Amino acid sequence: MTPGEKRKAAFRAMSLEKRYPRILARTLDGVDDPGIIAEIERLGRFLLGAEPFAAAENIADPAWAALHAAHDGRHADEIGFLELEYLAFEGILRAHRYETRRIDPFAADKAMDIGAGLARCETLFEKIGSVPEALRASLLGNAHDASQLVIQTGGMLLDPEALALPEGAERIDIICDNAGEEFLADLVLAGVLLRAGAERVRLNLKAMPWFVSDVTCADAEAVFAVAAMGEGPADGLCATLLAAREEGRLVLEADPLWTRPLGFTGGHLAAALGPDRGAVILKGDLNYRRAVDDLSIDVFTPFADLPEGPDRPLLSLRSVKSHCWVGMTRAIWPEGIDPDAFPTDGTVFMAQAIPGRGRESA
Ligand SMILES: O=P(O)(O)OC[C@@]1(O)O[C@H](CO)[C@@H](O)[C@@H]1O
Repeated sequence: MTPGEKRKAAFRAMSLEKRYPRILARTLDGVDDPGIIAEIERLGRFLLGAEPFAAAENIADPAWAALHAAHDGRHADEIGFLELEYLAFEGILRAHRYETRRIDPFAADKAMDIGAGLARCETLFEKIGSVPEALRASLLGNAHDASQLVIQTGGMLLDPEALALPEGAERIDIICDNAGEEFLADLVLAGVLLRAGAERVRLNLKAMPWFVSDVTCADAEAVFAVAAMGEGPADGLCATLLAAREEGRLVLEADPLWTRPLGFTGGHLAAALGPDRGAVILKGDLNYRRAVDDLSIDVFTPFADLPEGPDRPLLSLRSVKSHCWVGMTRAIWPEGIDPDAFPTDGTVFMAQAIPGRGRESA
């Protein structure tokens, strides 16, 4: 095994033994429906290798149908980690009969005092004087992933110079990640960009609950509903966001790609973003993995040497919470950290510019 393969195997084993049982169990808090409990328990046995995967029938989405068909009858150890994770999260929604019940199984993990959070963001919005500072706040917000065993808010910030958007970027996409504190920080970023004159900011949300705490349209609308109660200053964050939404400068969208079992290479990302050629901010660890096809190789491999790359240039903002990390240089690599076995617990935060391959829509 190469060091990268070893790193991925260790992260996978830790996730399946420690994180996933906790994620599954939390979705059952307060649930007494025996059908849901039995299905979640069955999913748990599959993830731990005790039972094979049983494909569902009549899946409308071809990407999910293909994933189910490819792994029907297989045991977890015969399935790549990212695909296994996709099956786990789709399996949670299926077990909770999300399509008909429409109850978010992760709602408890996303619950927060939105009013208090927005009040803190108003202060932050007033204090932040530049786009790089707002990018930094958004990056630090990525700590708030409820699927983690421990949320690491303090840590090491590598390469602060990379906290920048391309010169003249006026149309900006933020591919959002977690709800709660991270989404609030993303709203501060959106507000700062709009205040600086951005022509359009698009917040890309999830069409369904995803990887525990990812922000869905319903989560975002709950924040906008509180913002509309009008407690902030007239030139403050809430007022800026609401006015921009009204004018069509702030757009909320949930393309299906964000919750399909596909990467951001090979034209998929280009299709989701459409013809717009603005700057794209990619939030979080899972999105990073999807942008580089979940490779686990030498961290110093240049992006240009990867077999695949995202269709568009991206500014990734994430705390490192997996085996996946490439495109580093020795000049910025932190002393004392083993590049073959770096921390995957979210203690390292960094911005990284990932070049695009210029692919058109698939
Ligand atoms: O995308 P986020 O919220 O920054 O992190 C997602 C995450 O917690 O879940 C994935 C599944 O194990 C990993 O990529 C990572 O550990």
